[in-house]
Amino acid sequence: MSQVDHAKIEQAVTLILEAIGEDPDREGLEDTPKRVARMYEEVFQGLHQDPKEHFKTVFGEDHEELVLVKDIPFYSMCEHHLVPFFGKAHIGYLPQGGQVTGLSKLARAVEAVTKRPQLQERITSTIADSMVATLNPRGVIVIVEAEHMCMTMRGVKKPGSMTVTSAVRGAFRDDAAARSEVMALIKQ
Ligand SMILES: Nc1nc2c(ncn2[C@@H]2O[C@H](COP(=O)(O)OP(=O)(O)OP(=O)(O)O)[C@@H](O)[C@H]2O)c(=O)[nH]1
Ligand SMILES: [Zn+2]
Repeated sequence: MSQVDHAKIEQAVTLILEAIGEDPDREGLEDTPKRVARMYEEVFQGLHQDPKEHFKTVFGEDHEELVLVKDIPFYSMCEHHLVPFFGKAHIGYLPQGGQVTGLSKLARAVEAVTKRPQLQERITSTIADSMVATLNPRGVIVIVEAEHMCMTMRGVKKPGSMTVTSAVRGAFRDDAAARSEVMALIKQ
């Protein structure tokens, strides 16, 4: 069963088209409400996922040094304007207790968190807090860099400006050298 109300989205899109002075019945727009409903189902599918679930896949391994998955691409939707913002997430953590999670699970958590109406800050802290809650790592650092379409195609119109956010938990908070190591690896 579909997780979004397609009929409601279709009605809303038809109303928006009428409201901007378009003819929703003209040939090119005929199927647009249906397409938008299918697109919203896809781009908001993270609303029905819990990022923490992904970190429950663990493997016994005595690796307690850095694990970093960088340059994870993502597309999200700004919750203020419902236009895209997109960029890359970098996630580093220090495992402890003899368990690591699957590498792809970091990227799956990014999908779960970004495929919703979002704020960049909340994406960043939710990923970090989900890892802390499920994996109990010694430290986590999440860095997200993104371009916001609401700042480029409209409003203040500053294409190329990048927003960078970080969330730091556990050992990375007090260890500037460990943070620098991650930053250097991300820049490489
Ligand atoms: N903190 C934060 N702000 C965001 C994010 N995405 C968009 N915004 C901002 O949300 C704010 C909304 O401001 P408002 O004044 O309510 O709306 P607006 O009149 O459309 O604002 P302008 O974009 O300045 O034209 C803007 O400053 C956006 O840049 C985000 O991920 N995090
Ligand atoms: Zn916006």
